[in-house]
Amino acid sequence: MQPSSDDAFRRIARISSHLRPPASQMEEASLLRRANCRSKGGAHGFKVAILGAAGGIGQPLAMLMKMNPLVSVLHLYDVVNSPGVTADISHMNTGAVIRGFLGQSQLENALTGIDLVIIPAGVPRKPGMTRDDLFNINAGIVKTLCEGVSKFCPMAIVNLISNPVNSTVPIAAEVFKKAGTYNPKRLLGVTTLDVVRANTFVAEVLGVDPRDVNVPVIGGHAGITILPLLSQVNPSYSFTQEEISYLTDRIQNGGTEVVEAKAGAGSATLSMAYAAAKFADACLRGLRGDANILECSFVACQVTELPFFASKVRLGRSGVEEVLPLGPLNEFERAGLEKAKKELAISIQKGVSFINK
Ligand SMILES: NC(=O)c1ccc[n+]([C@@H]2O[C@H](COP(=O)([O-])OP(=O)(O)OC[C@H]3O[C@@H](n4cnc5c(N)ncnc54)[C@H](O)[C@@H]3O)[C@@H](O)[C@H]2O)c1
Ligand SMILES: O=C(O)C[C@H](O)C(=O)O
Repeated sequence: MQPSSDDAFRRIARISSHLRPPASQMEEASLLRRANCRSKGGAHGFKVAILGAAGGIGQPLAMLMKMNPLVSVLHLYDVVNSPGVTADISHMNTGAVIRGFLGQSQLENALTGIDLVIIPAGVPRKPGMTRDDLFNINAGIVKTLCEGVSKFCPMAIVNLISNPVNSTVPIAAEVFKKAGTYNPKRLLGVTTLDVVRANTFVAEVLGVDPRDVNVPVIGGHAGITILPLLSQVNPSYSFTQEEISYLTDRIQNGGTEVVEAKAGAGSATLSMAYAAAKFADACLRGLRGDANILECSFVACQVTELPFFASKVRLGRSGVEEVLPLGPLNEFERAGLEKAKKELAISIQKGVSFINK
């Protein structure tokens, strides 16, 4: 005789009653709350906060920072959706302890005790827009968040990603000056994606591994202000005029290439998260005291007559320890530099005036 489905059900019920813990034990298990767990976390390593952590960049960046062994505590702050992102990332079995924060009222807790603040908060471009078209919305967001930094973690290193970087970095500097917490060594505009793209595109042209190429990219982070120095590629290669104009144009318009391909669904997020994680890791290694950490970044400096410029910087325990000079430029690069400086001067002034209006 075939066993009935009732028989099968009874058999399963019998087995599961053996497996089920006694009622008293179940009550004990439900009494164990996460707050009572023995792990306290954060004993070694750095405390990092991401502001805008639920966004297109914020989410993959949070994942990459959770994988970074130098990070002991990771705070994920946003004005929407941060609890879900936090719950998700918190299940990764890597060392960093994750805490989520939602909305302005939790900004203080998100920032208190933090060593490195990464800011990708703000709106991205749609096709047809310039980065400067984001100014009206993003300037206010960056101002508010930087006011929080100056109140709750004034000694933290700040990595600013929100566009237009050529204006948001000057905005942040003015906010910190007003609060009396400004230290130019601790404010870094993130231009790593330009270097990442330059390395990729140059390697493609040369037919070599992109990991073996390092292209300095100076100036700023918008169109003609992005100035790849192909004459200083390491290791040294020579390029035809045709290759130089193709590469310069592709590197300067890499962001627009992605914005157009995404067709209204935002701008670079995954390559940007990769670049931001790479840059943040360099900052953390600098904070740890590692020697010879060199990255390009948009910082306050005197390498040109402008108050801010992207150049190669040496990172260390205090943030930017040295801004390296631009080095020898060829005629093509000198012409590009002059054009870049004109546009940069306007963008920098726009940021400064936003705070001092
Ligand atoms: N520096 C660079 O190389 C680079 C590269 C790519 C994108 N970006 C810029 O990064 C920014 C973010 O891009 P995205 O694609 O992640 O955008 P997104 O819209 O996907 O995410 C932005 C996030 O910021 C949050 N946010 C908005 N206001 C906030 C506030 N006051 N406090 C905290 N969070 C807030 C939003 O809720 C959202 O989750 C844009 O301005 C974009 O142009 C810069
Ligand atoms: O292009 C954009 O608007 C986003 C970012 O600045 C980029 O370079 O990808």
